[in-house]
Amino acid sequence: MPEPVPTSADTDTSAIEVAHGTLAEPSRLPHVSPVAEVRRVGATAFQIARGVTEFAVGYRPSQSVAPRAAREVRDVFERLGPTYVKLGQLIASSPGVFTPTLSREFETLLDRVAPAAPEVIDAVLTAALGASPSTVFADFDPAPIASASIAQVHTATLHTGERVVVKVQRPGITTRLAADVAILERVAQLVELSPYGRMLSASDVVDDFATGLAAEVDFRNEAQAMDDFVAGLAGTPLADRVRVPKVHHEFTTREVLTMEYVDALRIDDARAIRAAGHDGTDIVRTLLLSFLESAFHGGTFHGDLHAGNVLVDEKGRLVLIDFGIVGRFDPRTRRIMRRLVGDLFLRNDYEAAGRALFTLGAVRKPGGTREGAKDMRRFTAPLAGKDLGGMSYTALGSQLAALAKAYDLKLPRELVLVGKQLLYVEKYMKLLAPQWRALTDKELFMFMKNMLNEDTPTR
Ligand SMILES: Nc1ncnc2c1ncn2[C@@H]1O[C@H](COP(=O)(O)OP(=O)(O)OP(=O)(O)O)[C@@H](O)[C@H]1O
Repeated sequence: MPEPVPTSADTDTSAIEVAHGTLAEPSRLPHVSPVAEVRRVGATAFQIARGVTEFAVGYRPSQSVAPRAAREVRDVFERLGPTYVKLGQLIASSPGVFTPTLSREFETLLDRVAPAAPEVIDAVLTAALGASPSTVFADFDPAPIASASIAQVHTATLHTGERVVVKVQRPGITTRLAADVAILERVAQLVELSPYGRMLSASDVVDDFATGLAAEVDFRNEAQAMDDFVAGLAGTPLADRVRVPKVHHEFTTREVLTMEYVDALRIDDARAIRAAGHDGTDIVRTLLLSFLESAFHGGTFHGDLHAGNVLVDEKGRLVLIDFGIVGRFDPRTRRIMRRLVGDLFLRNDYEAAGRALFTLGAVRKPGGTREGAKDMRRFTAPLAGKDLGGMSYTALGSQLAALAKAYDLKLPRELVLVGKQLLYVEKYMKLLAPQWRALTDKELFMFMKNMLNEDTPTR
């Protein structure tokens, strides 16, 4: 969450703001009749549905109308506020589903609003922690270091002298999100009237999205995810190379998350990282290994590795923050996933890989096993002999989308999340370790081998 920059969402006085009225001062908003409100919400919903569907069905970026229309759709999302901004970001990070024009435009969606008044934050903290921040903390800075739509982040000092950050939710945010999600469900039904809407499983997307949001607004989930992630890496050589701020559970509730303050550089600040004398390859290798380890062994992995959440501390250790979005694989799925990776990349057994995908419940329209294996081979062929740094995960994403269409694949949310994180890793690899030959990297090779050897296929 970067520095607060006022956006249209701050000043917008749309019917939605009036309806839920939790982010803006109600006294500053004009009165809007319920009928006008319903009409406006309906019209906006229709606009979103039409815009997104049109893009999904095939405006090509070369068509001159596409960039302008994409901008308009993005503006609508930004004006509508936090739920839609989050949804837009989800669209932006779903390679292959939407056109590059729309995805690129949505990448610029801003999730920043002016901070809430200090009295408001004081009241939330007092209600959550049972005493005012001036009592609970030795020192609490009322000026936030970051401010987004769901929460804002403050620094404080505990009575023990430890410096901490305190993430505080905006009051009423849960109600507002719930109301927005109810509208989105209607929009999804509208979108599904078209075959393309059905292909995108609009209702499922909204369901998954709503479940994710609900989990995100209970900070106890985030605290638990941080602990689970750390527990997953414990005992591996990565434990000392990856740092997650320590949670202070005694000052953590549904609305407040208190954790160790970490002073670190963003992973995309290549110049500063180099100037500090850190080894870019080491950092990217650690990120990739810890991601694979946490997803395929530990079971809880970070699901939002954007550059604001991946940092490098003064000792060159990787620091991960913001566990609001995580993925979890149960032990059975982890086993199948490890097998799938081995089938695809080590054994080149595409029929087995197809069966693994089927076991995962991803294939809704299975064809012959032979045909499937051929398609799978076509999918992985471009990877043969390439190093990870030279691969384009974006191209992979588009190919995967084509396969998904042919076999009516419904990739489990967790798998889609894995794909998105690999896109981030690709970005940092190109930035910090462009020369890295990942496939001949000894540590990565040993890691893969150990990971896949552990459960030699029983077939
Ligand atoms: N433990 C920490 N130590 C130092 N700074 C932190 C810490 N946690 C968060 N911050 C700062 O606060 C910002 C926002 O935190 P975080 O990403 O957890 O919030 P968020 O509301 O989930 O934001 P977003 O999802 O938009 O990234 C971070 O980008 C970072 O600058």
